[in-house]
Amino acid sequence: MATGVSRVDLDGRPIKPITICMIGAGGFIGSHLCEKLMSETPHKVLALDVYNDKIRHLLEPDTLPWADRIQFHRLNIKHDSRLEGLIKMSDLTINLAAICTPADYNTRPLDTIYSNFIDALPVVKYCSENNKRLIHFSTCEVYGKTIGSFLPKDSPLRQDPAYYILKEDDSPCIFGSIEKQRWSYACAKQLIERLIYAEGAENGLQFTIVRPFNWIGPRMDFIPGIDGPSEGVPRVLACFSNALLRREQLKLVDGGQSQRTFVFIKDAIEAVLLMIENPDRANGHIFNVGNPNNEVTVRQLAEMMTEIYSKVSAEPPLDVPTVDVSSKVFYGEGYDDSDKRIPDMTIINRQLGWNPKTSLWDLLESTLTYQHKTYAEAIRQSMSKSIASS
Ligand SMILES: NC(=O)c1ccc[n+]([C@@H]2O[C@H](COP(=O)([O-])OP(=O)(O)OC[C@H]3O[C@@H](n4cnc5c(N)ncnc54)[C@H](O)[C@@H]3O)[C@@H](O)[C@H]2O)c1
Ligand SMILES: O=C(O)[C@H]1O[C@H](OP(=O)(O)OP(=O)(O)OC[C@H]2O[C@@H](n3ccc(=O)[nH]c3=O)[C@H](O)[C@@H]2O)[C@H](O)[C@@H](O)[C@@H]1O
Repeated sequence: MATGVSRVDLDGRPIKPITICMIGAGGFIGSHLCEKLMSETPHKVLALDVYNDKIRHLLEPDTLPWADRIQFHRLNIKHDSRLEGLIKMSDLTINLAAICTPADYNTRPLDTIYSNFIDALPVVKYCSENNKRLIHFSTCEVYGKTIGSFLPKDSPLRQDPAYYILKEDDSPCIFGSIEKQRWSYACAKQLIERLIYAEGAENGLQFTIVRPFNWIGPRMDFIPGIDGPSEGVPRVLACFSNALLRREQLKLVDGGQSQRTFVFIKDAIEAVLLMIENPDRANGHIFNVGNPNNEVTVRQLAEMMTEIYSKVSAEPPLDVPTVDVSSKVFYGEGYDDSDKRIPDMTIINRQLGWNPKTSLWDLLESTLTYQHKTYAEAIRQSMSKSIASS
């Protein structure tokens, strides 16, 4: 812990310890952010969530060096009168709470919209009324589809970055029709972004909006049947990890042609820490946080993960490691997809000097090593139990 050392911000000023109200601290991003704040800074965290499994190693035992700097509050922000008091006690609120797995967007659109818009409203209101700074987690999904995706397949303009690079202050938000309920999440996130922006413009709310571009790493989501529901569908990293651990084929939705850029969670957390500790540079801004150099199609991701997992587990891959599946079968009616997601990095470079470091190969190698160590034995046991009982 660096409490004894004088830490300075990007402008050379000493960083004063602050109290952070972190909502959704028990999730994937929250757990990594809490770890970083405990091990490398003197800041205090009021960690709010309905679950704490992913941060239990930071909460117990109470002899941990940071024990007096992290407090867990088990609460649901939908209905808990403690929320305003906890925001008032803090210098900064970070809101991570959300339903954010695509399998829910078209099957539980009401929960998705309530979670990403309605439930966030009191957080914004309490920050604005009490003059507290807010860092709100939005998503790269607010960009929706690229302009280029509407051009004819053979148009040379598809190669022109102007038609696909996603810029915070320039790119439009392009969603599908209302029946394509996939966009319920993106639309709710867009409206809360607009509300926060308006609170800044009309009432002086000090805010930063983060648009993560596929942050991945250890502790992301769950492995169905092990630490999550057997029928649950997590995000792609956990879906593919689950299949590799069980020696099943990786399912490629609509042929796996969509493209994504993946960034290592540890790189992304560095960017969030810069936002926390440099409010003058971060306030009033919306930041893309991603790695434009790590672009692959989902099919290429599956091939890479198969190769790396074989190395990590010392087991040969299946003869046919992937299988195509339609989005209707995999996600149900109303699914749609973002075709391509490359973040423009101008604003985050200019304001915070941040750049991601980890290649896709390296981040998958370290993540799959973690998945194998954490889950391989539990999966082996659960599979042998189900064979014995059949
Ligand atoms: N991981 C990514 O790459 C990514 C990408 C884009 C956007 N985001 C956004 O970042 C945020 C965090 O994402 P994550 O990947 O850590 O997701 P996550 O699901 O792992 O974490 C969200 C946490 O919020 C908690 N939560 C949800 N509703 C709550 C409520 N009503 N009261 C209290 N706690 C509640 C959940 O229990 C969970 O622990 C989300 O807002 C998400 O939309 C993440
Ligand atoms: O992480 C992000 O930046 C954002 O994007 C994600 O959306 P998406 O990338 O579509 O979600 P994934 O589940 O990670 O899927 C990525 C791609 O893989 C495909 N996929 C997923 C799972 C699977 O088993 N097979 C498969 O081909 C999906 O159809 C999609 O094209 C989620 O919406 C959010 O967590 C977040 O806002």
